[in-house]
Amino acid sequence: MNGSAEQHTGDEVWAEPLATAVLVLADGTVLEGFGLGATGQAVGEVCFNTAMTGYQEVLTDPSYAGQIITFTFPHIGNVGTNEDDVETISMAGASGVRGVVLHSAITDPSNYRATRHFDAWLKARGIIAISGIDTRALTALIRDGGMPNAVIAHAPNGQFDLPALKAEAAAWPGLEGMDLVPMVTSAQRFSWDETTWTWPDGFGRQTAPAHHVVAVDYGIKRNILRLLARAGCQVTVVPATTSAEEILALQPDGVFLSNGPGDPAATGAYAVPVIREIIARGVPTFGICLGHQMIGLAVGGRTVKMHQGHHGANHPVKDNTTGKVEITSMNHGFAVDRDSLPATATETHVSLFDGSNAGIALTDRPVFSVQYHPEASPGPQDSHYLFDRFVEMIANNKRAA
Ligand SMILES: NC(=O)CC[C@H](N)C(=O)O
Repeated sequence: MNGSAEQHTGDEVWAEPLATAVLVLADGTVLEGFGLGATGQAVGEVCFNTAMTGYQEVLTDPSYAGQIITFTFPHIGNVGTNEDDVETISMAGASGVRGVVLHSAITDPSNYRATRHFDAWLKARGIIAISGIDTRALTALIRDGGMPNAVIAHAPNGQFDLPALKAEAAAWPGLEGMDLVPMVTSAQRFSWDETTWTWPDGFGRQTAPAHHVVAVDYGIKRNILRLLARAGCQVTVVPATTSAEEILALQPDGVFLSNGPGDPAATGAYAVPVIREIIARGVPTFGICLGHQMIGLAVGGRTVKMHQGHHGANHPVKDNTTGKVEITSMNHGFAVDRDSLPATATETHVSLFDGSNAGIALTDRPVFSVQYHPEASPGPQDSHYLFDRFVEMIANNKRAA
């Protein structure tokens, strides 16, 4: 086959495309790629996320503060971005995500809901990204060695001070012991009545709430608030440092403890005494992710840093009370150590990936919590039932009073 194919002598000099971004790991490994989003540099812990969709929700989830996310799915950004899929409370609010690592270049947006190209969206939110990375190899490295600390840097002129970037990545202390909640919690109290999205009407409103729930915001996501409203609650969101007295003065029928970033043990320094008091008063309490971990701490348990954590939308979790396995959305790098739990805490859920704890319920108080983000679980058996269970717990408690 000669045809019109170009003839190569083998002596040509091929121009290397200019690397405009780097990911520098704490061990000195340098991965070169193409810069996207904001320019500059940021330091964080690299975790991999296995979700195939929902990148916009992932990147606006405040639980990811302090982390650089590498997506295992190669095509990220291809459906664009919109105004409806933001999870931070403030629409323009920073989630604290430090960077994004992509395999493929971003294509033009293909979804009818898209209002903005993903690259422009990243830039507007100040998030640094790099593409052209062998994300499969990076994921394998994380599976072998755990989640590394790293610096992500984007410079359009391709100039990087690699020794300085290596030193910065190596010097970063890591997420253990870090309280990042002050970065993402709401500054003031507000109420919430928006419910979940349905076609063709969009988001609804809760106009006839049956119960009043106080949600403590450690980095809460909009869709969790929508699910509380949908289940029949009037929701008052309060900042993370709100005292037990202030919460109780709002006369809640139930208290919700949100997801959030960082080390639960560090945040627990001020949050756990409040949670302990709420639980002791017998107020029905439901926690998700960071909220779950801090309920574990409040009853005397311990939390541990995980090797690679769970980040994605395909995590199997077994409900020990029914034997059913749910495919859940997870995002955590710490876990409750089941062996540290008191006899009054029953392990209700367990991860089928690594056997780590994924849920507890107290036997002597109306309290339960889960390690997963239920709103993304698909199908008719979706996890809205957790919010229905919370509301049922509240109703039972009212009847008993
Ligand atoms: N999703 C969350 O709330 C995360 C909880 C905690 N920051 C962790 O990494 O385990």
